[in-house]
Amino acid sequence: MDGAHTLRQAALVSRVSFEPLSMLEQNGLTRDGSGVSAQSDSEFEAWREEHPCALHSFDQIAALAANKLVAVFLDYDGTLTPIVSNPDLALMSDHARAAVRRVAQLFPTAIISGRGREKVQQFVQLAELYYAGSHGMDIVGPDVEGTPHADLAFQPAAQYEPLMDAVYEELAAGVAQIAGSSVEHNKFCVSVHFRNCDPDDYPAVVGVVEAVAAAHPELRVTRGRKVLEVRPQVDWDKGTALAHLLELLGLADPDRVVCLYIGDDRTDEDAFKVLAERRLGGGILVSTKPKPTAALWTLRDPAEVAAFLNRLVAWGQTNDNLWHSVGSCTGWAMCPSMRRRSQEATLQARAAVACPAPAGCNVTDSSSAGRGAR
Ligand SMILES: O=P(O)(O)OC[C@H]1O[C@H](O[C@H]2O[C@H](CO)[C@@H](O)[C@H](O)[C@H]2O)[C@H](O)[C@@H](O)[C@@H]1O
Repeated sequence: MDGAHTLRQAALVSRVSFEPLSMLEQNGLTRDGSGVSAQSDSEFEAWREEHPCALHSFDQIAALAANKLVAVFLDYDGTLTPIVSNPDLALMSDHARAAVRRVAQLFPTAIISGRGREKVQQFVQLAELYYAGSHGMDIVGPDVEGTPHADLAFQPAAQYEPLMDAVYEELAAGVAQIAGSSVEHNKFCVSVHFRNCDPDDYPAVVGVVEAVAAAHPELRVTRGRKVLEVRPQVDWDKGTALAHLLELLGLADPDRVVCLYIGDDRTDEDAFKVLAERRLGGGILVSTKPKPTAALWTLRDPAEVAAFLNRLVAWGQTNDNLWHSVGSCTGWAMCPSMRRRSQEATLQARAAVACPAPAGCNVTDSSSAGRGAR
């Protein structure tokens, strides 16, 4: 595919919002799916001056969060699991799962992924989380007493489900002859993977995706890590999904809440921007390479993400002030961590009344469980 043809295609298919590969190359960028060229250590260090390591900056983050409620939003692939060549084998380690479970016991915690929601739930296996699959187009709340919280369920692109089934078939047929390619149905979006293709075949994959997108004006295409993601032309992405959950749960007030969003991909930038615009905490980009980002901080890989989450847990367990803003959160009753905190607060308040002299006082009143203290 020559450059002029690529530009004509881009103009013709103006809703295709990713840069064609040949355009990336014209701009001196690489084919490794990251969209950035090889960088030296010194360039990486210079970039990290602007986007410091979240572990090294932990005290600064803790200072921002003092006397506020912390909310945690996590991407899945590349953030909680390392990138692997077979998407079906991107399994979460027990260590990472334990870290997320501990975080969710203390703070409202959500996963926002490009994956289909049910698939990411199967990978993560934690019922106490909020999940937003299909880049936020399929939202559910945590289980309440064993049942998914129906009030939170939201699918802004529900009417496109039959179209996405058809598009999946068209894309699968289109790339069937391209060795190494694969197509993944993520319910309200379809991923076309080229990680395992010969780089000479990348343009052929792009061509198939462009042709299918051109045939359906209701579609747009975004780009992730060696993947093209075909989705409905709706004004909804990880950023709007994040904003939706923050509003729904009463977590949108920067005076009371610090929100941390950890992600590794271009699509996570929409969420980083929401936090930056609202000055509501900040994004943490997972990357070993310098790249333009709206995130405030960085981590190198999923191992550092797990270390950061464990640090957050250790801090949360010793921080007495966090729960004061719980009463202001309209969605607090739906959130397991909030319910637990309010139960603890009730116990502490009762203990203080029943036993004003704390020495030797060991109140274990389980009768208040579930009542909450607002
Ligand atoms: O939003 P995310 O949770 O990061 O999902 C984005 C895409 O992630 C997956 O693909 C990526 O990870 C795969 C497994 O490590 C890797 O093989 C692939 O090259 C990456 O692009 C997932 O398979 C896609 O469907 C998601 O759209």
